[in-house]
Amino acid sequence: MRKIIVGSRRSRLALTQTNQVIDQLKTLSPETEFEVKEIVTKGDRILDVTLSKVGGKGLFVKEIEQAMFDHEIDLAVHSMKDMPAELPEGLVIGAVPEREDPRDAFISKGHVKFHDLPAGSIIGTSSLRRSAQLLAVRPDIEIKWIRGNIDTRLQKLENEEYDAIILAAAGLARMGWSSDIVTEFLDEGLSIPAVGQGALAIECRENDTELLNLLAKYTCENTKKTTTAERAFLAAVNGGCQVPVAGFATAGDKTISLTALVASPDGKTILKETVEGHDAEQVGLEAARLLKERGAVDLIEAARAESE
Ligand SMILES: NCc1[nH]cc(CCC(=O)O)c1CC(=O)O
Repeated sequence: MRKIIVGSRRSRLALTQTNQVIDQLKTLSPETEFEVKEIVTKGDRILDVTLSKVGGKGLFVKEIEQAMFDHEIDLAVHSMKDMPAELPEGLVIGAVPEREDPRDAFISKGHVKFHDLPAGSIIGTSSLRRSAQLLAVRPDIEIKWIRGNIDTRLQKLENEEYDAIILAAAGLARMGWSSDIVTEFLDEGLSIPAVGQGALAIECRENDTELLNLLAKYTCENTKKTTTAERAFLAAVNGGCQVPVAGFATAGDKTISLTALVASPDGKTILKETVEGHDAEQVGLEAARLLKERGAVDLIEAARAESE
């Protein structure tokens, strides 16, 4: 097996998860050598505006994909939730490893629980999905945009006027931080996670058979099923990170259950459906169909227009 060049963003989280994946691939294929190549993406360079305004879809992914087409790198480890619903021609998700904790984590000054926050408290998030769901139950709180890597955001909670921030539990867990700093994990009733949250996508060239054979052994079938359902839903509603869309699936031996949500950014309208079925793709499409019947497309397009 040739040496595999692995592209990674330069953030601590990206490098940490890339190296964790490389370690696991090495145990599956001890004879294979890996080398990490750092790539600075547009999403990492532009930090002063909200994600939705920078142009959302694939912000963190595009430049890494170009490096793959150019054969500068062979493989990349992405957070599944940063992946656009559809991949460019010629690239595939070669493996989906076992999912980390999919939940959102609530981190507040003084460890005040979400429901105990005083009116007017300021929560930092740059996600329309998170802000819509939190405003739906607490219209008396204030949302303030926050950007930066997770370490930057934790620093901003300390040093700026935020009372709390929301981060993905998975990122914190991969950094080895969660147990001491998280005030509470938000359950599905409060915040349905982003499509793919907590999962990773290992991307490579479609015709790289040698690498694909190695990666095949690394896929977690359960995670693959659940993220397939979530991503089928996301693609069918034409969702992305500029719009308040959420989707989280679980899978048993035979059935997959997906809860999907589309909301207005102010949280005043929340459309939610749970669909169960045997086929991941179908479950995602059915959830999208039900939500579209209830006006999801208009909600999504309105949110998109507002953010552009
Ligand atoms: N929005 C950016 C992003 N993309 C992936 C993660 C880490 C968690 C994951 O793998 O889902 C984060 C940070 C966050 O939302 O707190």
